[in-house]
Amino acid sequence: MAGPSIALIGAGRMGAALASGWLAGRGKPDIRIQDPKPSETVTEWAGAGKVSLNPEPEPVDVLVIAVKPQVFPKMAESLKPWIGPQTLVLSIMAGTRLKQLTERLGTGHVIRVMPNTPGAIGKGVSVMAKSDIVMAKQLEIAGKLLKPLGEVIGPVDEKHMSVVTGLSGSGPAYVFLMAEAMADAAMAEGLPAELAEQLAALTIEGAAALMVQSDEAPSALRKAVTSPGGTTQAALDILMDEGGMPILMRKAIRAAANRDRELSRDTD
Ligand SMILES: NC(=O)C1=CN([C@@H]2O[C@H](COP(=O)(O)OP(=O)(O)OC[C@H]3O[C@@H](n4cnc5c(N)ncnc54)[C@H](O)[C@@H]3O)[C@@H](O)[C@H]2O)C=CC1
Ligand SMILES: O=C(O)[C@@H]1CCC=N1
Repeated sequence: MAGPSIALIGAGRMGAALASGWLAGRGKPDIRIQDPKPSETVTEWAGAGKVSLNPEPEPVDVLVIAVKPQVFPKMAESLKPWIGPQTLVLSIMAGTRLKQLTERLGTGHVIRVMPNTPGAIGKGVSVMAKSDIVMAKQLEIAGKLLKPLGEVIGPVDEKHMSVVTGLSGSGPAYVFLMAEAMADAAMAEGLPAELAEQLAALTIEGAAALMVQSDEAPSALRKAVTSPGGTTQAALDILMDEGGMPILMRKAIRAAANRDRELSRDTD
């Protein structure tokens, strides 16, 4: 059976990650991409006949919106020709609520998704929230489209989506910052740059893999590294001090969630 026809609006970092997952699957998916500034990869896909680029809009089975949230209100009206009575709309935009999607697009068949960039290598996590009238079959279609990016979670209550965005949506950036900071600190202590960067990245990769595979909580794994009176304890005394990492992370995730809420207000 042929897969759903999909229109992808915006094929930047996240949109292209989704499309590459669909292209890697079996069959010949019907993917139409609308993007005024397509990347080289997207242009190559179009040249090879894998996707159609900037075709005339017509109602599709699934419309995936992956433009920046600030762009959406200005272009929402122009998306209506892609939407028929049965079209499922999947939005990955931060800070754009189900109600806003419904009102601006004139359909209640909307699912809001928060993916993250490790999805580009199938190691991401996508969290879904849906409007009331979305049917089980449509949720299943959304799940299948998100699966190439990694884990799919939900539907969760939409009220959680701002914090989800601050945690798993933005979260990879916090981990990359940690890698940068660890390597920079080691360089400042005299380690050669290449070795410092390699060790920081491999340490984060190994710790993440151990955490995922282990039955133990992250706090237990942390304690297993920490010999009383040893080197780790000396470092954690700094990181967990008043104003240290736990409180900084609390402030950071709150700021990200609040920004998501602010973006929602801007879309009203
Ligand atoms: N980058 C990330 O880590 C994540 C991003 N998101 C969401 O994904 C969305 C896209 O983000 P990125 O891919 O990072 O941005 P991006 O800037 O890489 O991609 C946006 C794409 O939209 C295209 N575009 C601009 N105006 C357009 C229009 N009128 N019609 C069609 N396409 C248009 C641009 O040419 C660009 O290719 C945002 O809403 C963001 O909140 C969600 C989760 C994670
Ligand atoms: O920074 C942003 O607004 C988007 C949403 C989550 C990750 N990137």
